Amino acid sequence: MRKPPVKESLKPNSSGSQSLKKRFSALQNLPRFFRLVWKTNKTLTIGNILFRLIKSGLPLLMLYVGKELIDEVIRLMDHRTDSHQYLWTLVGTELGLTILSDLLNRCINLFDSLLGDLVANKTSVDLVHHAAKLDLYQFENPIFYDKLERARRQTSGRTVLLSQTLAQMQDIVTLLSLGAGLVIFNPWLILILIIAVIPSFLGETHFNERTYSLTRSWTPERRELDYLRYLGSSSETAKEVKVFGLENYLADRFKSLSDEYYLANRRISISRASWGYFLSAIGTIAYYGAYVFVLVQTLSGLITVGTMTFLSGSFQRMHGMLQGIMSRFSGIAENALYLQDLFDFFEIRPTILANENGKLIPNPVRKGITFENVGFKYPDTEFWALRNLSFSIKPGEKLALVGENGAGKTTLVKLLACLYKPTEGRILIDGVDLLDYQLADLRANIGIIFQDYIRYEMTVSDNIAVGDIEQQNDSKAIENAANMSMAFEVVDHLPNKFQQVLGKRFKDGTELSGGQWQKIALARAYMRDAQLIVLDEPTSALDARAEHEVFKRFTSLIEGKMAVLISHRFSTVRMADRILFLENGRLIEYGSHEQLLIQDGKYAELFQLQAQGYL
Ligand SMILES: Nc1ncnc2c1ncn2[C@@H]1O[C@H](COP(=O)(O)OP(=O)(O)OP(=O)(O)O)[C@@H](O)[C@H]1O
Repeated sequence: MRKPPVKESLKPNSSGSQSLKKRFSALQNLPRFFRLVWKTNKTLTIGNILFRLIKSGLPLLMLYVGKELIDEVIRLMDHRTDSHQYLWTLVGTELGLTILSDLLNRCINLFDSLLGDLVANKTSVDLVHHAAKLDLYQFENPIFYDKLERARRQTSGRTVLLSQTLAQMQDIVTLLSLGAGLVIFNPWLILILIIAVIPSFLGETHFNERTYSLTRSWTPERRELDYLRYLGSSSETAKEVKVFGLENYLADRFKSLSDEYYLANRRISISRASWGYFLSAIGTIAYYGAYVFVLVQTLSGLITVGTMTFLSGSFQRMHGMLQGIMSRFSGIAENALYLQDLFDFFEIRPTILANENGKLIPNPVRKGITFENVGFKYPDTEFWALRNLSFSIKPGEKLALVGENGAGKTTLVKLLACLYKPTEGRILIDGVDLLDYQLADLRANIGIIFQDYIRYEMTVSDNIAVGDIEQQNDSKAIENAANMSMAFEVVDHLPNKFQQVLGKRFKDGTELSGGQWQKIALARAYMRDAQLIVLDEPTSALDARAEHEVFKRFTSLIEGKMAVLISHRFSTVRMADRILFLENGRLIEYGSHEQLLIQDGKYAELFQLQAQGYL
């Protein structure tokens, strides 16, 4: 049974003022947010602010015209002979203002949504770029993953914050203009107004804070819920879920976790609804108190009926507006708190830097690659995945890495690709540390096909082009690569050839067999003119004939280049010039196939074992 997470928000809030402070400090994120909005589209931003400014002056104008209208009607009723011109001018003005107000509303909504979409898109693109710069180990860390998840959720939610903040500014300008009119009559009315809305504002603030900490503290569980939803309802998992009959297990696990979240949320929602009702009732009572006061003044003849409608109208609007401003303030502060998660994610820095001013990889590499007493521990582990590794790969040499599961073969490749830094020792290319080269140039000189390569549910052409995305429109290069990896014969049977969409996620997609996918993935290695090619179990899903053919072609391709092959099949391994046998991260045997057989050590033992299997 899983332990429920620590739910901050379910504890009584220890300090209201602290939460208020946190709320105000979250507003510091707004200038940065608006810089982002400004950078996204200047015209839409200026247009939006301009429309809102014009719109903010309209309520006062309309109330004033209304007041004049009523006073004029009453005056005309008393003096029937007078001209009606002023009356009709007022009616015309009111009509014009109403039409203008509708037009402005439409424009504001349109600009809000266009700008919001652009901001969300830009944030998503920035997120992808930033994530690509980060270290691989950061993706393997659950705390990082939670941050990424929260940041990802933020990208679309920003539209709301944008319109909320702009509407807030607009309402504050309207409020000030209405307030100016009210002050001329009676400043006390303003004071009553403010006192009336403060209780509900404090209530909103308190509950928003609790909702935020609940949502935040539940990030790992929400991630788990998303994962369970994916397991239970995706095409990739459907096969296994069916044959193992996992649907009830997954549904029950989802239900128990989501019920816990629902209960925690329900508690806050119920308190919020009851307190919200009580606190806003206070505001309503104060509002009616002020209304009665204005009525009494009118009845005693101190103000005209037009002024009464003006005052009660502006008081009513200000009351609604102040309440709106205060509760929106809570919403803005809450969203600004969430925004912090997005900015926090952008603050995460990689430890392996792009090193843009670093050296370029020599072309051709002359001395080769040297491992100098390399050791590596994965972050947050005490265990040496690799230790005391010293060997070299000469130009033109084919090296095979052999060892049982977990021996450290893939880890060694990850170090070569600079996905991790060695914990001790150095890796050198022509005598220069790998970390001193430009990262992009290093990666451009290495072609790696990992054993858990990605099956892109895109066209065959795209699947091959990812090997060197710069050449995505070079159909000759793509066809050539397909030829080398034997993917051509797979493509030949597909209805749309290279334009065939693979996988079942999208319309007209075709699923391939494991070996067919592998042939397509292998073609990626042939796309780039890399000096080092690494194939991590590249032929595990191929049949024996295809495997033999793939290696024949591979050998001709890598003439003069360095290659590292990882394989559990000794028929493949023996084609290498030299073989490294790893055990528990240590290099225990080293030499050609024949030399290692003569040594009669671990390699020879495993080789015999496999050979017997084939008898
Ligand atoms: N991201 C990771 N974080 C922590 N430990 C890891 C990580 N990846 C691998 N390991 C550990 O490092 C060791 C070496 O793993 P590696 O994947 O390099 O083995 P391998 O020789 O490629 O195995 P296989 O033949 O099964 O592919 C294993 O003990 C594994 O549990």
